[in-house]
Amino acid sequence: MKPIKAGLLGLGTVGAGTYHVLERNQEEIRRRAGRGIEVAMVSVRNLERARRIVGSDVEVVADPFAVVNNPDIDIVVELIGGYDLARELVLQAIANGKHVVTANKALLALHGNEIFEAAQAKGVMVAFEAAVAGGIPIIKALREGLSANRIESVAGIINGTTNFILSEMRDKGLDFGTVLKQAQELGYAEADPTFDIEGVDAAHKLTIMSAIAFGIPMQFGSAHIEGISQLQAVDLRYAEQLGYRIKLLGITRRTTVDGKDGIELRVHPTLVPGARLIANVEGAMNAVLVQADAVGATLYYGKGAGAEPTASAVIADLVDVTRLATADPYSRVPHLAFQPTELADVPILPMEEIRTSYYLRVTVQDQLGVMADLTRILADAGISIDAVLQKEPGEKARTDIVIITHQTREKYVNAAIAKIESLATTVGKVVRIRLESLG
Ligand SMILES: NC(=O)C1=CN([C@@H]2O[C@H](COP(=O)(O)OP(=O)(O)OC[C@H]3O[C@@H](n4cnc5c(N)ncnc54)[C@H](O)[C@@H]3O)[C@@H](O)[C@H]2O)C=CC1
Ligand SMILES: N[C@@H](CC=O)C(=O)O
Ligand code: NA
Repeated sequence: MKPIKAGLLGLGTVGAGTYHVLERNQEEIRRRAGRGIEVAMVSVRNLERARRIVGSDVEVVADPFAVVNNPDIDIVVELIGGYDLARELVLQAIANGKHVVTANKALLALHGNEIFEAAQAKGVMVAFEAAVAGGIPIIKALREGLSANRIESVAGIINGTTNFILSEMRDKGLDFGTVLKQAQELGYAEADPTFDIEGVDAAHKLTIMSAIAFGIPMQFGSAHIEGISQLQAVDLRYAEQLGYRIKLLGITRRTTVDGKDGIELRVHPTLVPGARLIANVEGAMNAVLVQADAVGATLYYGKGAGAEPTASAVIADLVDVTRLATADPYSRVPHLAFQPTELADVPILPMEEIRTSYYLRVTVQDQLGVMADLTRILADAGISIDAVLQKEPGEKARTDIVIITHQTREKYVNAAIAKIESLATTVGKVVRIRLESLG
């Protein structure tokens, strides 16, 4: 059988990695896919650099629409990133009857509902394993491997850049800027690294996983997003002293508030007990913990960023599309795991309604009765205390009191924090970091 023809949009970190792995493992891949996968055309900004990578056998063009509109191309592989141009290209490819493989989580989190609807109508596939947790086959696990289960929650480290930054800062004492630069040089960071640092990239990925896990449309706009830019080194140290590690987690979970079903969708720095496997996931590695009713807990660990780990997922999708291209669309695995007509209308909960535990750091003037005031405010709000760490007074007789609470609702903590901040003995703002035992 003749090889299937792929057109690559973009030949940067992931594009070049995809090309190299396809070349290196072409025979193995052909044996799995049932026919060869040939890169017939690439579109890039820097033509010279691209020609050095792909040689003279592959047509290199500057205009990505030349790939998308080329009748000889069977599969368009979108690896340029961003929202607008990528959306136009992918919709045009679909309109032209081409299958699409993309690593672009930003595109899918924002425009996935529209793109999947268009693909369904046209009978083509849009595959996106590389978009979530890079090389870890988490989309396949959630969508196919766990399809017998009612999934309860999905939580994990899904941004390699921020995990790399937190690990290197803690282990090597390096400053934020230096480690970010390294993450960029290693090809982990997004073109705009604020997407990584501010938690947006993790929220894109979480939105996709949430849709697949619970059978709901993608709702990126309802995600609660906090990144690591406000994290202070002192909290990383106090967390360690209390037996925890701070990780940027994405968490999505079914929950019931006041008798009504809802879904949590949140990304924020989180204390995790130091003994948990997730607490020990370091560098650019990702890990996703899925809780499901039949199988129980399963954990997926691996490289979430970088050229070849991401290429591994892109090519797995190419193989899937090659195998399934001729199957009738209704017999294929649905894009979002559930049949498009079966998506549920369960609301994403406002952040005030979520239940979790909290790390609170209060800087106080070291006076008699300060601790009593704090415990009274928490008790009045119905918040019970799990652990307290009080440091020796330092400069200007100020000291830090760190409190770990048991589970409570975010809105009760917000109210308690407001009262603590209004005490005359409280210095500055209360630092609040959420805590998940992930047990
Ligand atoms: N780098 C990584 O570890 C991972 C990246 N991704 C996603 O993969 C996609 C690509 O990421 P990278 O390879 O890291 O980016 P990159 O910046 O290294 O490469 C982007 C490529 O797209 C081309 N390009 C950009 N705008 C273009 C335009 N207007 N016309 C033609 N070509 C254009 C550039 O020339 C370059 O070849 C993004 O959606 C990213 O979020 C997903 C998982 C991991
Ligand atoms: N910038 C992302 C790349 C992979 O998705 C990350 O750091 O995880
Ligand atoms: Na993946």
